[in-house]
Amino acid sequence: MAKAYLVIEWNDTETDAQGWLVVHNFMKGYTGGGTRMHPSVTKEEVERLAEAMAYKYVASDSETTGGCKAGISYDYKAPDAYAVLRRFLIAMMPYIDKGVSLGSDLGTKYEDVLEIFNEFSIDIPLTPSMKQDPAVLQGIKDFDVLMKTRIDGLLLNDAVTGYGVAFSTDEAWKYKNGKDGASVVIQGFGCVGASCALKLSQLGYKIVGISDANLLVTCEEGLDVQKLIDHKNVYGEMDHDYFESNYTVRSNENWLDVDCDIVIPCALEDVINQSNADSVKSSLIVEAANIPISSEGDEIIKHKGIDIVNDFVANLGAIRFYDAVIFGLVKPDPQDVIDDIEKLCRKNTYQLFSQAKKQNRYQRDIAYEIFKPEVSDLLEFADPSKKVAAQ
Ligand SMILES: NC(=O)c1ccc[n+]([C@@H]2O[C@H](COP(=O)([O-])OP(=O)(O)OC[C@H]3O[C@@H](n4cnc5c(N)ncnc54)[C@H](O)[C@@H]3O)[C@@H](O)[C@H]2O)c1
Repeated sequence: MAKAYLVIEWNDTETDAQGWLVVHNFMKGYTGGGTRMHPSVTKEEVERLAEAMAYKYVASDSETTGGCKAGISYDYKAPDAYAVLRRFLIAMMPYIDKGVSLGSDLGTKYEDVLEIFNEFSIDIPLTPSMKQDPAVLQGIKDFDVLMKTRIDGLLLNDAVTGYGVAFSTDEAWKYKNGKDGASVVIQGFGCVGASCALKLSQLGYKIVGISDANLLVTCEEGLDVQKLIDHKNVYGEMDHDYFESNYTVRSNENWLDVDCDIVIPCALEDVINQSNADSVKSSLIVEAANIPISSEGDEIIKHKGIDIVNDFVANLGAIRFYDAVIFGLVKPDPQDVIDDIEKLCRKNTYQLFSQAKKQNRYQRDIAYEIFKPEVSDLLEFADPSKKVAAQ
């Protein structure tokens, strides 16, 4: 892992929560990434996630944004979770106000992040020069409108990442000449897992297993994804009362034991690791979650010859949505946003798989070469008249 440009630690004054803001790199003074809240968050994890964001912006063809991440080690379901998030974001406000664009991530809601920004009259964090740019200001207005729109019944912002993952999956599966109606197991049924499952079922895939924080539900003939979405709660937990009689419920730890062609982790990091990587039965893993395979687990997956679409190639939908609308790369229309993400996810996935085949190498190793970010400092923003000679 390369060293991050900036690491800031926060200690809450009212609880034992700790948090970190890690900026892996800036691009023209701007950087973007989500804010995660989970009891297992560590500084090292936030550093790894920030680096993945930097790669993801390169994979998104971004010319405006570097990668950062924030993480708070705290229970996202605690009654004071919002208050903890608020104190953390307020502590980070001097950076946010200058162009550290934090959004939401696992365990936080984008509406909550925006509500806290609004207390400081910040709509979307921007650099000082972006704040003067009428095209960017129009892009923000368009983004605000699009955030309230829906596609297939889902809020557009909740669909963009999962749909992109589904398009990457489809591209990779077709590249592998996989059979029609392939079976898929998904871990996690939040924004990403649910929308990915929906789009894949629309594309003709059979979702045979889904796990959430409480359970694993399976069905060889395929689960009714729409019905599961209609009855899930805000934490992405499915409602047992609406399961069909031919569904089987097991412990969520058994998710890798289900026979399937494709596995898609859409929840936490390092969930495929030394202890369970050997039991992966599929020939393709698509990483919807960030860093869902530990480095030890990855060695096993690589050795088994399983193909992967790695995280920053598959799950860039949300950041492409943001970049493309705010910086005017796409018409502000929900279907145009999805089409743009589909094009990018398919292009990058095809590039990854064709290069891997040509060079007879593992997809992840290739991805880290193709999408390598540059880390530059912020000296270009200093006042040139105050040049300080090296001592
Ligand atoms: N939301 C986005 O646009 C986006 C973009 C890129 C990457 N990601 C990554 O995707 C992942 C999921 O994000 P999200 O926004 O869908 O989160 P979310 O909070 O909406 O949903 C998380 C899901 O994971 C489930 N879960 C938690 N612990 C679990 C366990 N032990 N076993 C099985 N399931 C478990 C929860 O029940 C829930 O269904 C995260 O790694 C996040 O960083 C999200």
